[in-house]
Amino acid sequence: MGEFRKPISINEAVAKVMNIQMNGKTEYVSINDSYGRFLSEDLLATSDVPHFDRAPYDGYAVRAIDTTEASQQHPVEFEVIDHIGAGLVSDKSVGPFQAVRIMTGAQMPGECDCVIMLELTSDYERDGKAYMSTKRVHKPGENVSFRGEDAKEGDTLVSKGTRINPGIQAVLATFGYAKVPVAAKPKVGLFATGTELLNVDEPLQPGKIRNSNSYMISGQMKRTGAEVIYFGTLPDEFDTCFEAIKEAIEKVDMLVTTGGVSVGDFDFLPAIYEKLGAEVLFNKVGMRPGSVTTVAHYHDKILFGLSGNPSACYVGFELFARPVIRKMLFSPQPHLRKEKAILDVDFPKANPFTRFVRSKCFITDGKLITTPSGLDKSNIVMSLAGANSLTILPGGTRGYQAGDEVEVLLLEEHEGSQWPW
Ligand SMILES: Nc1nc2c(c(=O)[nH]1)N[C@H]1C(S)=C(S)[C@@H](COP(=O)(O)OP(=O)(O)OC[C@H]3O[C@@H](n4cnc5c(N)ncnc54)[C@H](O)[C@@H]3O)O[C@H]1N2
Ligand code: MOO
Ligand SMILES: [Mg+2]
Repeated sequence: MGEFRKPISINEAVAKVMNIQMNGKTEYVSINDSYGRFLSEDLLATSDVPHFDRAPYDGYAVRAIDTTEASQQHPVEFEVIDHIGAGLVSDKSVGPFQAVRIMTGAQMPGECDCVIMLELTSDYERDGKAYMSTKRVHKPGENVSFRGEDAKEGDTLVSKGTRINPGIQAVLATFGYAKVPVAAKPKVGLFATGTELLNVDEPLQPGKIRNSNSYMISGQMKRTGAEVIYFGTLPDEFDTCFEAIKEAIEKVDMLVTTGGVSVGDFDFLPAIYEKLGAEVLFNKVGMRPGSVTTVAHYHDKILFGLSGNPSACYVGFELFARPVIRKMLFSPQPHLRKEKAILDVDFPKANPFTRFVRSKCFITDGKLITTPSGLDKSNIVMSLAGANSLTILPGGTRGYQAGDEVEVLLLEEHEGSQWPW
């Protein structure tokens, strides 16, 4: 009789992987290269922003008190004593019934407490002097963008572990972060195993297939935020695989392999883990696809033995490798984001194991709807192309009907979840 593997629950499997201590490191990158990276420290405001009171409109800076008597019948006149644009500071002292013509972004003269928009004034010259008048009463503070109204020095602006988006890049620049403290990308090694594997540029041959997992997993690693160190393909030969894997481990934080992990005669990963002396955390999980996913702990590294079947490989990566990578990127929510959705079609297949159906989620009338993105078999590649989510169908039921509320894991969402299990 062949080997029997006892499946553990998904919850337990994820916990075992996440319990392994894997620490992130900080590195500094130029703000230009910070997009898509993860902050390794809370970002603090290095000054008030704006750091001076400024005009939010093109107009005239005056003392609001001087407009008290203004009305439609009795405009109040101001002598215009200076004219400044953004970047300039007036050195004039503004007295009663005097004004500075000021453009958006320019610093408010110290004595002024409001800006009257150009559209609400009349301007003219008399005896070689510039004047303007207003027919309205203006309040102190009207049309002033005050120092610190955007952020106060010392405020926490963005928290550690946040993925840097264009808005955060604007914040970084505003506060002078030319170099940004980000999490170093975890180095994740990758081998695809299988004597049947052809390179992408090779013509098809009898019994052989093109290696698609390497490209898929590389993309998943990059989407997660890792640095991919691709070591190539390996034939199903024990010694070749053992030596290559042993050597590669030293160069990475974790190592992903695809294929050779089940109970077949040429599935050598289990024996390789044994010979290495790695501690196997589990070799069977109560899920479909990806039930054969095997994870081992070796020194301070994690070895992810993902299935060779493309869909199983994909799901195994997202459930187990993704959160470890995100943890090393300081994310407080390292798992895939989980949401509730309405199932669009019947899914009558019964299964003892929880199923992760490659799905397309979309929003209709404000509701999240999910529908399978293709055939639900673990050797299928096509369903992956259209998948933006995995629909979770817990096992032990007689199947699901259209209209049922289910949970989905969103693949393209960077926010993540804390602990979705
Ligand atoms: N007797 C049993 N047989 C199998 C079991 C089982 O429990 N008992 N589990 C099945 C399940 S479930 C899966 S999933 C697969 C897992 O197999 P392996 O992880 O050992 O992967 P391989 O056998 O190497 O390959 C499986 C399949 O995937 C193709 N493959 C492999 N690498 C790639 C690649 N880089 N790109 C594209 N496709 C790849 C390979 O040609 C095979 O068709 O085991 C079942 N069997
Ligand atoms: O690991 Mo397999 O993918 O469960 O079908
Ligand atoms: Mg196999």
